[in-house]
Amino acid sequence: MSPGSSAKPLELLFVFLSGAAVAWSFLAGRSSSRRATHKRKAHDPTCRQEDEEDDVQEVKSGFLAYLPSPVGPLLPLRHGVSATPLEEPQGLGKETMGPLLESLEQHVKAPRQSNSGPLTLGVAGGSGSGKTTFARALYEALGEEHVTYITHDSYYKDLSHLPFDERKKSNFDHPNALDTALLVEHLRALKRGQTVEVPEYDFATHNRLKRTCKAEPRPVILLEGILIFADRSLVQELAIKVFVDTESDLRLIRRIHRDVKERGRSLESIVDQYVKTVRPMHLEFVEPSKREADVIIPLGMNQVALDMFLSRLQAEMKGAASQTSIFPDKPEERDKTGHAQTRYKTDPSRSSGLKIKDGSSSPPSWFQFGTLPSLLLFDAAIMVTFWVASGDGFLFSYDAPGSVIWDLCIVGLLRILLLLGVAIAFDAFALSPQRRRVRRPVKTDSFLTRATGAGVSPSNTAHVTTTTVARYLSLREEAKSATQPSPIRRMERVGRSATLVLTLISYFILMAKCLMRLLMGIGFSDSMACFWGCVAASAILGCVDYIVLKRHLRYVKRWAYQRHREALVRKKGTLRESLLLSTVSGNGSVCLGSEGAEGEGAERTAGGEELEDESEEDCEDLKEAAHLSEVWASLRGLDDAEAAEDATRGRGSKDKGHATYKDLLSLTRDDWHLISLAFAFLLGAAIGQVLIPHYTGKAIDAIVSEEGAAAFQHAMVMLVLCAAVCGACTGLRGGIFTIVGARVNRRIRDMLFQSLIRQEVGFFDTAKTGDLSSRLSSDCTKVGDQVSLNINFFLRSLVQAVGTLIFMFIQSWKLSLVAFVSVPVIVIMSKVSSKGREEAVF
Ligand SMILES: Nc1ncnc2c1ncn2[C@@H]1O[C@H](COP(=O)(O)OP(=O)(O)O)[C@@H](O)[C@H]1O
Ligand SMILES: O=c1ccn([C@@H]2O[C@H](COP(=O)(O)O)[C@@H](O)[C@H]2O)c(=O)[nH]1
Repeated sequence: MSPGSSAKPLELLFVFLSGAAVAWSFLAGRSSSRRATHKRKAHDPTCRQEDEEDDVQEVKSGFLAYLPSPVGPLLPLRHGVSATPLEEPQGLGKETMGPLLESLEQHVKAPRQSNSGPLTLGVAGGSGSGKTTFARALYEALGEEHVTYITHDSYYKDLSHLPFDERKKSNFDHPNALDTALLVEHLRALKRGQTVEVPEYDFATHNRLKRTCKAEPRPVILLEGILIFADRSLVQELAIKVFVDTESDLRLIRRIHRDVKERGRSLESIVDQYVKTVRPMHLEFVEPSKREADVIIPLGMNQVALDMFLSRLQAEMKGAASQTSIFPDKPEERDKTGHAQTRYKTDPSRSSGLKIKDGSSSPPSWFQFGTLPSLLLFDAAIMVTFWVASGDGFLFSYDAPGSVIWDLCIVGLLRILLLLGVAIAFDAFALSPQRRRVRRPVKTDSFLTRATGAGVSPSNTAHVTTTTVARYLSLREEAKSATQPSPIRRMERVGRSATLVLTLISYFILMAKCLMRLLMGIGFSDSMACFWGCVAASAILGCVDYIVLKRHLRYVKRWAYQRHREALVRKKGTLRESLLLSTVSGNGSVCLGSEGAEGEGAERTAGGEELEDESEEDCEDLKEAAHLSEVWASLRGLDDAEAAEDATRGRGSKDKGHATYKDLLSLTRDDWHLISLAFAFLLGAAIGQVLIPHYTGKAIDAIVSEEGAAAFQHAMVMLVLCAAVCGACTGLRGGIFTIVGARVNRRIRDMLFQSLIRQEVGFFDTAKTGDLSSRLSSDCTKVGDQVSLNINFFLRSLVQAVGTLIFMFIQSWKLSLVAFVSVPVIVIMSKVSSKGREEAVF
């Protein structure tokens, strides 16, 4: 077809549209990246550094990962997207925060999405546990003007009909002593944006006061009380549930101090009340309600826990403020006890620095349609350029000298515009805030932070170190309650068979896609209707393929972790391993401080035998095996003493506590047999991938040039064989690398754990438990994944690049040049884009 023929308007339209897409998506990508980055920088100090690094990484990988490969498709009938989705979700899905904060976020987000009202946060714990102190610290730090602070104590029922002597004998620790229904009603009203009249209570007279106190809706509703998790309807109103978990002796001591000083009680009456009602009710109602908690904080107020909450809540409040437009400035009044039913003025004009979300800066919602359509678009863009180049298009149709160069320029430009447009659009999706986090459906992800710093006496710390076993037992109870049969466990059971079934489906889809592409090739020379029909069919198959592969990957992972779990169970845990397993089960850091402090002694406890036996039972109850992960980097950090020792011995002087590539690779030393096997499959898959388009082309040639049925049949048989081999090899390669990743994770975890328990007691006084928690829960996964993923990527890319390059140039050097002509420009553009974004990040 000549340039002047009817295909030209279509080509021009492509050029125009892709140009527009380039400009628009480029801008959208930049603005969304900058917006998301700034938002987190400003409000999430605990994860700031990590996030920033991830941002840059995501920018680079987000953009570069989707640039047209230098070894792009050889023929218009490209073997499609099947390889990409396997890798892509992992890249996009890199968590930028620890699972702890992620879990918090989930709990924050889930109810709020349906409500979009204020954020409700409940702080429960036994009497004297320190919940008021913690809640007030939150209240003050968040800014009084943003929080409606309510205490369950205000809702003690009116007992004025009883004489004082009778009243003081009442059981104030039973749920029936409180008018919880009224509290629920008030919470709902506050969520609707209404002001409520909160009763006031006097602990000295054990009675309700006549006056009430106005509480107005704020972006955060903070509720505190011993029994707030004991009532289902109340629990349902709370988005984040925190339990302050303090040992009973400490609680009693604190209560004595407080009640003597603040509530006018005698020592005798306090002890009497404690024995008769407080203690039994605590055991019956308060302690079991702990299982409702999302977060458990031992010993009360501590800076780590407070910081974590603040960073999360402050970020959340921005959202809440922008949604509800409630911007009070300052509390009008607080009550005397500090159990502050605060009075506020609602004054939108005094908005105290909270920003209203600027709708104009966000990309239109229709644009954020996700990765899958982008993949299809990418595929289509590639096909179109090759179609224009070699099919009905205008390339290589001139006889004039120099026409090839001219054609290459035009088609190259078209290719640049199309592919760049799609690549940048991809980038924009990858960086869109909605896609930045992987939200795992984990219900309970409690963590423990050890009380350190201000407000905690050394005796408290000592106390922790002497109660390891008790702590372990209570953790085990939590683990049990949190790990009742869950969908995850059911999925594990079907995991293996599902993996196989999905693998088979995936092969069929692969073959069907090849067939479609074959038909598309025929369609080029026949009718446009056939062409578009095949495009549509291919798109549908692409979607199914994408979904199947994603699920497939998940099952393979689950299977790998299941094996890991079994391996752990086989270890027949000592106390250490039991604690480790509890960590794995999603119950947090398991008071690492106390474990470390106890060291070897912990294993020699009188109850050791019993614990060992029961730990196996715990193993059975592990909830979420995907939490199995620890960190290499942290090992380096934790082993400072060893590093120093190394240095004095003349070793490790070059290694300044950072993991080198060699260190990281050494983690896979024991897996080389698996990696070699994976490499063999990788070769098989790469050869298959290269041969698929080759035989597809041969089949088309056989039809178009009427070479005969025999040639066509041969090509088809080869095609199907290649697809089957390629599919099988790809699946096996991916599966093996996933298993390698799981093994590496386990290795890192073991190392980290061993490293932790070797630390001196002093280490746990300085190392923040929050940091350790984050190392244990998220960083290790990152390191482990990176090791296995990088080997996988490196080997695959190498084999594919070399193989495809050779094949391409053998087939057609002209079309190969078309594929490459756009690469330098795109690389330059990507550099410019990445640079711009890095500047936005730092
Ligand atoms: N982390 C802590 N370390 C030491 N003492 C604390 C801590 N948290 C609270 N306290 C003290 O314990 C007492 C009871 O605390 P409070 O917060 O009123 O407990 P609750 O509201 O759970 O009954 C107070 O005197 C308080 O100063
Ligand atoms: O009239 C009353 C009402 C309650 N109590 C005791 O108070 C605590 C709850 O308050 P915290 O601030 O959480 O400690 C509860 O254990 C009741 O026993 C009371 O003594 N008299």
